[in-house]
Amino acid sequence: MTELKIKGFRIFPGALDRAAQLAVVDDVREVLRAAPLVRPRTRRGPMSVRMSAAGDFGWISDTRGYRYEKHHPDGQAWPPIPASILALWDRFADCERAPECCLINWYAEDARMGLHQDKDEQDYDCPVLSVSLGDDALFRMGGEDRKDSTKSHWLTSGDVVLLTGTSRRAFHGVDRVRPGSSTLFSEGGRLNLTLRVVT
Ligand SMILES: O=C(O)CCC(=O)C(=O)O
Ligand SMILES: [Fe+2]
Repeated sequence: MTELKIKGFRIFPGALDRAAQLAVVDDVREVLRAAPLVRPRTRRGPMSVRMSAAGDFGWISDTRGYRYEKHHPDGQAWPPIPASILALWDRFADCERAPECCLINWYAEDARMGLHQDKDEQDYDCPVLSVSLGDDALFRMGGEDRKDSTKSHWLTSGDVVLLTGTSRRAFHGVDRVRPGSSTLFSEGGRLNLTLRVVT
């Protein structure tokens, strides 16, 4: 476990072995059969990451803005969070409440995520737990102010990241993925799961 400079930001390198990664991927595929990935739109245009979710809430963005919703854009309730993923929360999050959202981010080779804060949740005392699967990603971590200096970390398949404490409100993003760096998906790409308490 690596405790980095920004308080509460932890990386657990290789937290999931290959078998555990494959089990989670199987469960995510099942979720995606019921709740297909969509490309969120923002007022500035489509995002490069495609998204879906499991749990009581999913985070969506469209031309009306971004928010948590109880339903997939197709109108159906989000599928439940699979047990294999809930188990990761129990193992790493150190939080009494259960996660209400598992956001599913799919990064094709040219996808990225701009610097942002996770701030649509009501209780910042609950952490954000993130699981990286597939191709490596260059994860940039800053501070509570957008102008604070940042430090980048390569996240590899099976890594778990925890944002707690000060880091819970810190700016972060994904600058790029490294295509072909993992064999987890035959088609390549990166899957990122983030677990959050929303209410
Ligand atoms: O893909 C990642 O590693 C980070 C995702 C993220 O920051 C988010 O979904 O809010
Ligand atoms: Fe985020």
